Amino acid sequence: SRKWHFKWEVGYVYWSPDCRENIMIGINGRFPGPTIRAKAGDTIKVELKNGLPTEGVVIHWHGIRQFGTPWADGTASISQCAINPEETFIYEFKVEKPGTYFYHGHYGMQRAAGLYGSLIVDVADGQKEPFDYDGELNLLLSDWYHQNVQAQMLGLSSKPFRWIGEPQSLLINGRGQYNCSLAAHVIPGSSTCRSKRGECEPVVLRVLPNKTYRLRIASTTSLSSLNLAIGHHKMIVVEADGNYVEPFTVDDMDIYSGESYSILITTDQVPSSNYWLSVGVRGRLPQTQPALAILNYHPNSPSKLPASEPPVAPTWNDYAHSKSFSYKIHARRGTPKPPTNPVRQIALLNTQNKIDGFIKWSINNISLVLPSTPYLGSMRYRLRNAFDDRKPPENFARDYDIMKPPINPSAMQGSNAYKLEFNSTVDVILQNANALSGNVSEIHPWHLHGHDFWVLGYGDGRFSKKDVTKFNLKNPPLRNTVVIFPYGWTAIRFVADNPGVWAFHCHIEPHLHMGMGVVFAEGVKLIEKIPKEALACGMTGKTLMNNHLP
Ligand SMILES: O=C1O[C@H]([C@@H](O)CO)C(O)=C1O
Repeated sequence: SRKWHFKWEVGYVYWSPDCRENIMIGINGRFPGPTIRAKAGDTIKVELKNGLPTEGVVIHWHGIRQFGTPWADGTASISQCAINPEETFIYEFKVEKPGTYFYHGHYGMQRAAGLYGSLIVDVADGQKEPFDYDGELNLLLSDWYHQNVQAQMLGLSSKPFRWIGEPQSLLINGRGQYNCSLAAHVIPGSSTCRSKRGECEPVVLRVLPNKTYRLRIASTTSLSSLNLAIGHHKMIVVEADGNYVEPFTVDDMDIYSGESYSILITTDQVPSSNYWLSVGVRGRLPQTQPALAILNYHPNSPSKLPASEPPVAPTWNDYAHSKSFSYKIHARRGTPKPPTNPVRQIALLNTQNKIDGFIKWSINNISLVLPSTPYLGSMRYRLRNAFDDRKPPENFARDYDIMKPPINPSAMQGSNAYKLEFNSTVDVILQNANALSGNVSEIHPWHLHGHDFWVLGYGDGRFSKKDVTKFNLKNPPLRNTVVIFPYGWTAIRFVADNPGVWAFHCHIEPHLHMGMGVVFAEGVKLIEKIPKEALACGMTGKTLMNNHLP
């Protein structure tokens, strides 16, 4: 195994991701950030300099377990203090498992400002992937707003509430085309849809006929749930969130923010043609054009327009279609099976509430606000009053009607954390419900830091004790992100075997900003060394100044 050493500087850049110039957060002057490519067992060291003049920054390595390095998880106020302007923080961690991952900002809404990139882990030397392919293509999907994230955050925390609305563009590898006909774009000579440095050039996927390609696809959208299809090509799903799945074939796939997949395609169609790859919006009434890329069969020119129209995403609210995709995902044979004896079941009710007139998302009536001292430090060094240390609720009211807007729409803001017994098996039931307005329940993709979990099952309506008997214990997929469908529940199981403090939250950026998350802590006593640079703020900062931390 080897050690990779990167020097990155985060900073604002002028960029035209969808042919409209904006300011974005880039790394080393570019958007999206550099792709990290390593092998399982390698160590990644990123010296991260904060070149944002007046705000802090952190980077989360999404899907990487951080076993033994919980301080490197890159969550502001949870695993570390935000890095101050002009300061450098060193992330160093192992990538244990091959798979398709990404990294992104995890402070405020910096992810939505463009702070993200791909992280791909190949099998270790001498190992083989359990499927064959001739070539590989990588697609990092995201969405883009023309309004800057400061304005977005202010609107979300204003009274009256100002919702961010739908994104202006969808991006593939950081490229989209706002109000541009792609045809105009592809045809040489058209200038309205071009940027100075080709920043919004459509993505061209160059392939040879009659080969098999692995497409790695990850979504780091701020809001949108996506559907991806390639004209005339079937897709075989083989990996989800860095775990192999039992291969299954589909014509199109859904992908939610925080998820990653690998699919295999065979370039067995008429070779004189090119084909569209299309990414459209699901789960919310779309007001955003689909993003397009060209599957370019050699030796055709990439400007040769495909003979058939781009595939159209299923109707946004065809949830039966989305469910049928999710329900097809099973662990590949040989995947570890879940332990059968959970010691604890935590039911988490997802509601939208008004708190003092501000619209928030709450989990069991608590809307998460992060403390000024990172939990990792305050818990490890047992500092008092660093956060609300009352036990958060394990359940919600028996008579809560998930089909109706909250009757008593009141909730509280809190920083409470769930303390999990080290090495214990925990079940979490995520329960969806009606939002503040009638007949609305949205999809929420939940992402767990520090662990993979088994997805034991989904159901419509309110979870009942009897549903436990329907759990899939035979081949549940291991993942780090899973959705709850409107008015439905999703059950997951994981082993709390990673000493640290870990966020579990809705991966929709504005929803997390509105409080939609919880904090889990386990084995904190076992954490050996936390770099002081991770804790030089809040109460751990004061204690450090007095030389009182061991
Ligand atoms: O959090 C959200 O707020 C709005 C709406 O519920 C209130 O305006 C919306 O669509 C969300 O997803």
